Amino acid sequence: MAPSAIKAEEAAAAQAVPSVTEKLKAASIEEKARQTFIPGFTNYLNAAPDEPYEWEQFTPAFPDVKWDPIPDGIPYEDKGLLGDPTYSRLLQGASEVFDYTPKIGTEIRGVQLKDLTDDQKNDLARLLANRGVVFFRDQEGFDIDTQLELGRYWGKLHKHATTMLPKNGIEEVHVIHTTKNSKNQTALFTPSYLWHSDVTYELQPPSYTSLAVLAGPPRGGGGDTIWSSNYALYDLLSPAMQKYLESLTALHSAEEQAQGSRNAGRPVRREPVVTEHPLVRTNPVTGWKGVFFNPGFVKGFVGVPKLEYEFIYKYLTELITSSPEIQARFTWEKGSVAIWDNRVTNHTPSYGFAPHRRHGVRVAATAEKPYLDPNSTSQDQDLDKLLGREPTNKDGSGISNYND
Ligand SMILES: O=C(O)CCC(=O)C(=O)O
Ligand SMILES: [Fe+2]
Repeated sequence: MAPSAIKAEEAAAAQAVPSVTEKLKAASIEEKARQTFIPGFTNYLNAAPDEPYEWEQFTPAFPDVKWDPIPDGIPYEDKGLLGDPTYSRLLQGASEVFDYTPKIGTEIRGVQLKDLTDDQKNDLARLLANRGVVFFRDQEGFDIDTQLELGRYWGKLHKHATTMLPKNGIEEVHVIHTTKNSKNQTALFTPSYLWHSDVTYELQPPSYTSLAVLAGPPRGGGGDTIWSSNYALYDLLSPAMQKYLESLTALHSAEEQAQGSRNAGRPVRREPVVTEHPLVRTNPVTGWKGVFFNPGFVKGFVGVPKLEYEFIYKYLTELITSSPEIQARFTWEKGSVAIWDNRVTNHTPSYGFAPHRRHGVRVAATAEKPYLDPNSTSQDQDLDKLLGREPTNKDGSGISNYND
């Protein structure tokens, strides 16, 4: 074939098969979203409007029911104390295990949560207490019964007084659900305000808490969840500040959340409570101190003047929300499950994924009443020993040259 004929043939072929870049350039925004869509993840763009939604039974309901106050002294034995220090039973079948950062977050591949033995659940609890949050992918058959059973193994399941329940009436399930019709959350709250630990106003706030996302935005469409470590938060503070915060008691209030429900015309199933908890608490499994603070529910420190409280509130909030080294960020895929120890972490969704549907179900196990053991250690103290490091220098000079 003459060279000119080859060129013509190449040109024709190139025209017949547009490159991926050309295809994306030509595509509408919706088409682009479809092309990057995660197979199997149901969202607004790939579900026909009149098609029945596969998770309809888990969409929100607000039954007007009344529950008694949660009694004090619910028995709790932390299963993490039965866990193997090397998590050997949990990890024996794993294909891959990796940390997100030295301080928080571990992902386990190749383990199916639905098949865990009690020994493996104990190891997982221990790992959660240590790493704050653990991520699983490609879960098969992790249905709501399995999720409830796993939570129940760790502790009495929590029932949320105000947020959404699923239509199928399972009261121990907390629903997260946002659609194209949902109010713009970022317009309602400044993003840092959405950082929280769950229901810390309870007398015995939850420890091990799982979230499975049923439907979500396409890849690149937003909606990641971010966790921040309260152990690492404690270790960011100077020794004098640590001592001071250890002397304080925080007020955690459900009042604002309840008022939000009333304002929206929704029922409040249990009367809101305000509870005092130590501002620094010990985790019974690791023995580490963490700052038990979250911007969502903490409303004051006992005996501390308002202005002083507000400065500390702002300082802790800034550390939680804007210290990348104490955070782990998770991008959801179909079959992803995240489980966290709610005693030692804060978390926040990231918004901006409209118009996609984002839908998940959470199950939380009630834990012990928060306490501070003054002899407990910190994560850094243990890591220093383990890694043979010099203790972190906190001489307070405040001088840094790392500005470039
Ligand atoms: O939507 C998210 O990413 C987090 C939701 C949440 O705060 C929770 O499930 O406790
Ligand atoms: Fe939450």
